Amino acid sequence: MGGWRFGDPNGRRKWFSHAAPFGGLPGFQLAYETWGTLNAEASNAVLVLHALTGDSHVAGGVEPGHPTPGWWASLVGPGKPLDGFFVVAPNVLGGCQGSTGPWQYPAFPDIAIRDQVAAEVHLADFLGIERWAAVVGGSMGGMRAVEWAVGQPARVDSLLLLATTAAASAEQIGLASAQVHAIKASPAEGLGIARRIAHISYRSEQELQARFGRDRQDDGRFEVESYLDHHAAKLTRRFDAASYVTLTEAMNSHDVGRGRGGVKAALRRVQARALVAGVDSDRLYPLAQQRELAAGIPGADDLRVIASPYGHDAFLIESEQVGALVRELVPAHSGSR
Ligand SMILES: CC(=O)SCCNC(=O)CCNC(=O)[C@H](O)C(C)(C)COP(=O)(O)OP(=O)(O)OC[C@H]1O[C@@H](n2cnc3c(N)ncnc32)[C@H](O)[C@@H]1OP(=O)(O)O
Ligand SMILES: N[C@@H](CCO)C(=O)O
Repeated sequence: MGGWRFGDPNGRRKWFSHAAPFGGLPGFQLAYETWGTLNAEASNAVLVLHALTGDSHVAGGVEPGHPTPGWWASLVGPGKPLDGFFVVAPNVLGGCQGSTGPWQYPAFPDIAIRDQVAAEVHLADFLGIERWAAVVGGSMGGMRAVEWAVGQPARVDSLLLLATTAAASAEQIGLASAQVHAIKASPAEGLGIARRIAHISYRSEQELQARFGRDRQDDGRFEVESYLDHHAAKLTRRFDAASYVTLTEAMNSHDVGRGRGGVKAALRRVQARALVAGVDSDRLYPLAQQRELAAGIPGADDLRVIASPYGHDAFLIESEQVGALVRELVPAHSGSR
């Protein structure tokens, strides 16, 4: 099956199809990419879960003919922290980079993070992976990672949660709902406006001040305004507005404790060894949220703090610090070599 109009830029997507009804859908497909080889015991599989506007393309630039750089290329490839593992990265259900989403069904049902994970459970079954050596995710990917560990505790051996939360906070929901309103008010302009609002929250006040200050460009725009215009235009070229709404609303509904006696009781279900890390300058997913995760997961080490001026986006940018966490979580695997 093919992807959507953004295509398959690297020509390496695979598709898993689930033909039975699923949560208001007649069925679904998930696009995914893999790296490495699953060993005979199926004990070296790592699930990498992308954030809001990410996709299945974790690694790039390591194979000829693949033009798009991967968003976590520092983790996958020879000599990198996940070398020797079988890495699986699906595009999220509801997304627009090959998986079933509102681009395909205009009357797409509301979905929650739990539905997205339920779809990924079907993918794991299809791939013959009973247990993940590790599940790794940041931001929205971290929401799915913690949902995996709570909902499928026997299937997750280790867990890396980055810049994420057990439940969306009032401020996160508030910022996100303003973005959804912008898109609904103006489908043509709204995605760019949403990205501008979101991108401010992804960076730190100090970084924006140091980079742009009050400077203006020759065209009269503030430098920071031009920077946000650039990110708005870039996202509008590569993302679908309806998917953005679907995924944002899924994040807003995220509460790992819902129907499970609250967050603390839910986190106690986790059997995985866990590392939880946040970014010291993250104003969108503040450290208190990761502290709650680290304190509540029985097998979690002390909270790790990524030192960075870049705010929330540091989990995508600070590759050395993130790589060190991954190496600590899953020491080199020799099973597939
Ligand atoms: C390639 C893909 O498709 S990846 C798809 C999946 N992507 C993801 O999962 C992550 C989504 N991406 C992101 O979240 C962000 O882009 C990040 C975190 C990767 C960006 O991080 P950084 O490297 O810090 O980039 P930064 O925010 O500084 O932006 C740099 C861009 O702003 C532009 N820029 C900087 N200042 C200005 C300005 N004053 N006016 C206009 N543009 C500006 C730069 O030219 C650069 O442009 P480019 O990205 O087109 O090359
Ligand atoms: N920059 C990230 C932020 C969300 O965590 C993205 O676009 O997915």
